[in-house]
Formats: sequence, structure tokens, C-alpha cells
Amino acid sequence: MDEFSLIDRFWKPLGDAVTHSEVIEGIGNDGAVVRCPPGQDQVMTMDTLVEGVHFPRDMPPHALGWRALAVNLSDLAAMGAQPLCFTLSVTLPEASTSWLAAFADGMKALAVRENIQLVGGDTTRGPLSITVQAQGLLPAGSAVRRGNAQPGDRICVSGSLGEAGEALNWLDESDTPDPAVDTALQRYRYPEPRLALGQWLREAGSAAVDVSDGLLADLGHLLVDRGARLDWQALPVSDGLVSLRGLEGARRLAASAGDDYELLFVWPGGGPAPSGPKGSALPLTVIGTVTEGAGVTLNGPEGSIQLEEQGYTHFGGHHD
Ligand SMILES: Nc1ncnc2c1ncn2[C@@H]1O[C@H](COP(=O)(O)OP(=O)(O)OP(=O)(O)O)[C@@H](O)[C@H]1O
Ligand SMILES: Cc1ncc(C[n+]2csc(CCOP(=O)(O)O)c2C)c(N)n1
Ligand SMILES: [Mg+2]
Repeated sequence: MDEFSLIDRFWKPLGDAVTHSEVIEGIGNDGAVVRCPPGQDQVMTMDTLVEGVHFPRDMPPHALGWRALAVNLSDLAAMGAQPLCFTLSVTLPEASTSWLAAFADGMKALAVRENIQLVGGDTTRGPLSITVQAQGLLPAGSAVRRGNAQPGDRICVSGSLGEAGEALNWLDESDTPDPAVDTALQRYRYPEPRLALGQWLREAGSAAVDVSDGLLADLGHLLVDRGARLDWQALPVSDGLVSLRGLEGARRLAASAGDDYELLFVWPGGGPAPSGPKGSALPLTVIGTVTEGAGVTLNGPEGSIQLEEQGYTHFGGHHD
């Protein structure tokens, strides 16, 4: 199958699964044409997933299709945007129809649920790698940015952290199925972009990032030139993760493993965690407070905790 039959068979039906009136030209031209409605700002983001770097070899293709879109939707969520459309670049070692069908199905399930239209892309042969470039809309001037935190503001996180990192450790070490890690594997393979929360945060005028590299690393990205005091015992971890790793192990993963795609945000002023969007069951937890100077301290019951692992970086700490 050449790339044109592949586009007709897999990408065009995916593009037809959602339609937006702002999309003037979708798949089929040299470029897509999208009209930004008056009074709206357009948010653009891009994330690449490379085999062996972002996902293990033999990742189930259905999950990979979902995940490639989900990590981009998570960036739209962190900005407070409503999803509109995306482009998709797929580099494949070979054109396996069963692999492609499962990949397209996984991506379609999330695209339809979150109402985001595939408007174009690129299909090439080479080492397996997926890039999605997503666009979203929000009322002009209302984007949720990084920075913007004041001393005394609360630092909050959605959901629970560490399970995706645990799933990766497990995939590294074992290939026999184990029901105890099913929930963790599901979280790694099918991240849930927190779109409703991100859009709700626009109103609060706070700052947000999604947790892709790890809590401590992404907190640095969120605060820019402020610091933070974090409460080790407040880090939200699931019961399932605690039973796999113990409370300390679970908190270590929560502090430094990435891949969870929760939202980490600043809530202005003191007080308890906000309740979140109306009707939402997603828990929000206060994990610390913004401080004046730079640097993050992690306070445990017996004083401050030093963690070697801070989060994921490409190219490590090596400099020429
Ligand atoms: N090759 C590049 N060219 C231009 N800008 C880039 C490039 N790579 C990254 N950036 C920009 O640098 C900033 C930080 O990028 P980063 O990838 O860390 O953000 P992110 O997408 O939120 O994180 P993650 O990829 O872990 O989800 C973003 O504004 C991003 O658009
Ligand atoms: C096989 C495998 N090994 C390690 C990891 C961990 N990992 C890789 S990239 C990244 C940060 C987000 O990437 P980016 O900043 O490029 O968006 C994290 C936490 C993984 N997901 N899969
Ligand atoms: Mg991000």
C-alpha cells in the first residue's frame, strides 16, 4: 500500500469523523485552511512521540493513537483552550493495515469524544514516530499562562500522580500480565486530558502546566521566577499505587515520574483547594504554597526531603 492509499483508507475517515465550521479546507490540499472566529484567540501546540523514548517498543497501536492525541490535548487543556483541529505526522517502518487500523481507531475514539478534527498531516517511512500539532480556541486574552504566581498562592494538582511512571517501570521489568498493574498501565496508555478543568481555570486568572516531565520539573516551568514549599504528605497518590510501591515509593514516583498528564496550577490567595468545574468528580489537592525566592523545598514530617530524581529531560544534564 503506498502512502496515498493509506491516507484514503485511514486518515480521511478520521478527518471526516468530526467537522467544524471554522475548518474551510481539511485533508486533501497542500495545506489546511482554518478561520479563527472574531473575538477568539487560537492556541497552537505540538508534541512528538518517538518509539523507545516516549513509548516502549510494541506499544499497542490503539493506545498509541489515543496517547499521541491526548498529550497534545493536555497542552491545550493547560492553556485553557477548547480543541478545534489537529495535524498528524506519522513515520512508520512499514505499512501494516492491522496496526494502522488500530492506531486510527484509538485516535478517533478521543478525537470524537473531544470534538477535534484532523485537517491534514504527513505520512512517511522511517523509524516509528508520531507528531501531532493541535489547535484550540479561547476567548481573546483569556489564555492560562505559566508564571503569574504570587507568594502565598496555593499550588494545586488534579487527580493523582505516579501511576504512569510505575507502569513504565513495570513494562521495563516484566512481560507477564499482572492485574495489579492494570490501572497503572491504563493511565500510561490512555492519558485523560483535563480539558474541562483547564477551561475553568481561565476564570480564576491563575497559571497552569500539565505534568508531562514530572511534578518537580514541571513545577519549575510553572513558577518561572518564584519558588515553592511543597508538603510531601499532601502529594496525591492512588491506593493502587500505594499497594504496589508503599507510601514512600508512591510519593517518590508522584514527585518525579512524568507521563501522568494531570494539571498543576496556581490558585490565587490562601485557603483550601477550589472545587473545580461544576459537576466534576476530579479531585483537586493543595500540595504547597508559592514562595518569594526561587527554589522548591519538599517538606516531610521529619524536615526537608532531598530527591535525586527531579523529572525527565531529553539530553540529560550533559553539556559540552
Ligand atoms: N523546536 C522548537 N522550536 C520552537 N519552539 C520550541 C521548540 N521546542 C520547544 N519549543 C517551545 O518551548 C516551550 C517549552 O517546550 P516544552 O516541549 O517543554 O513544552 P510542553 O510541550 O508543554 O512540554 P511537554 O513536551 O513535556 O509536554 C514551548 O513553548 C514550546 O513551544
Ligand atoms: C519508553 C519510555 N521511556 C521513558 C519515558 C519517560 N518520558 C519520556 S519523554 C518524557 C517527558 C515528556 O516528553 P516531552 O517533553 O518530549 O513531551 C517522559 C516522562 C517514556 N514515556 N517512555
Ligand atoms: Mg505542556
